[in-house]
Amino acid sequence: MEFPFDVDVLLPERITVLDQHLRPPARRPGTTTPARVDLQQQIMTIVDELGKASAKAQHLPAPITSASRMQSNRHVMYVLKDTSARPAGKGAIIGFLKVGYKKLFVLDDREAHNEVEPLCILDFYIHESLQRHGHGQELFQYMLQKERVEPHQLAIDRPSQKLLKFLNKHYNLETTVPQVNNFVIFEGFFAHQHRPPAPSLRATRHTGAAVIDPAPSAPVRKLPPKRAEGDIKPYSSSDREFLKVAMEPPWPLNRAPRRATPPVHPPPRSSSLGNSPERGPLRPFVPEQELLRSLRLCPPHSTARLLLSTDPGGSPTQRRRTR
Ligand SMILES: CC(=O)SCCNC(=O)CCNC(=O)[C@H](O)C(C)(C)COP(=O)(O)OP(=O)(O)OC[C@H]1O[C@@H](n2cnc3c(N)ncnc32)[C@H](O)[C@@H]1OP(=O)(O)O
Repeated sequence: MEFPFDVDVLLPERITVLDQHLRPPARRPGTTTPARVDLQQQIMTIVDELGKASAKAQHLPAPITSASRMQSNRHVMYVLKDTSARPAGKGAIIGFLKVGYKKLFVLDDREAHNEVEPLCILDFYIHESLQRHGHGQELFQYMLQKERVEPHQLAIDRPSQKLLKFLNKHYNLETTVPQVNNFVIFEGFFAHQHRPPAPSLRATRHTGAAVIDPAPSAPVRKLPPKRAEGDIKPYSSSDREFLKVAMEPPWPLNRAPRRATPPVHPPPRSSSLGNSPERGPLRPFVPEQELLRSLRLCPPHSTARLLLSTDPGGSPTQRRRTR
């Protein structure tokens, strides 16, 4: 992915870590330094363009990664540069990985709710022309080392099929623990729950300050088992939640079907009931028959009468007999 400015000079390292400040990294000695504000603008352009490309690749209606969303969240973005592209022009970007700590309520294998704050994979994209060349793994591996976290300690926000395959191939992550939110966690998640750094550590984690993270303990906090789901959702909200607003049709079309419909391409040997590893509409549209049923509940409505008169279930007499 190329830009009208010199990416190679802007991002001297192969992998650049960006936090909410979107600060341009220190430049190599000897390079001329444009105004800092221009450099930050260039960083913001890169983040915005990567976010758009990722959304397109995942068929999302809007980017979940942008400069403004980075600035208003404590997320961290790992940006991978193409070091071989230098002779051809102004350098290029291969892709990015965005992570962040999130408070979640997750179910363990006994279906008890646990309040945790794991590191979450929020967005991940490698340019189409460079996928399956090992770049994704290079970026992921770098992130694991920097964040000092094991793959099974991560929570993944609505992983795509490609990402599920990626995790399976490189990290042997296969068996999921069924959840009721959009996050996917894998077997082993509860074995050694990673402890999020204290706020002061978070602030300095990526600024190069030498702060030693204390040894992780296992702070998976158990909650009373029968907590109402309404209490749980706000904490476990996916970063993709805001997309629902744009995509959701009005009532009664927004009613989720009572039975979970199997995904078109189920995740490989996954048991993630209630998860939504599939991309595409966040809530499927209700089938026509279910719509008719819900309209029958309010017979005085003229639309209901009109629709019922064309119900393929039979003539009005037959319907009356059935009732
Ligand atoms: C929480 C989220 O971010 S979900 C969104 C994840 N992002 C996307 O789906 C966007 C489109 N996909 C991509 O950008 C990339 O394919 C990524 C980020 C998922 C993986 O990056 P890559 O550089 O392709 O991964 P890398 O080369 O290290 O590993 C390749 C493995 O990933 C998986 N993979 C990558 N692309 C595909 C694909 N098109 N179909 C199936 N599996 C794939 C496979 O396991 C593959 O191994 P294989 O080639 O032996 O089958």
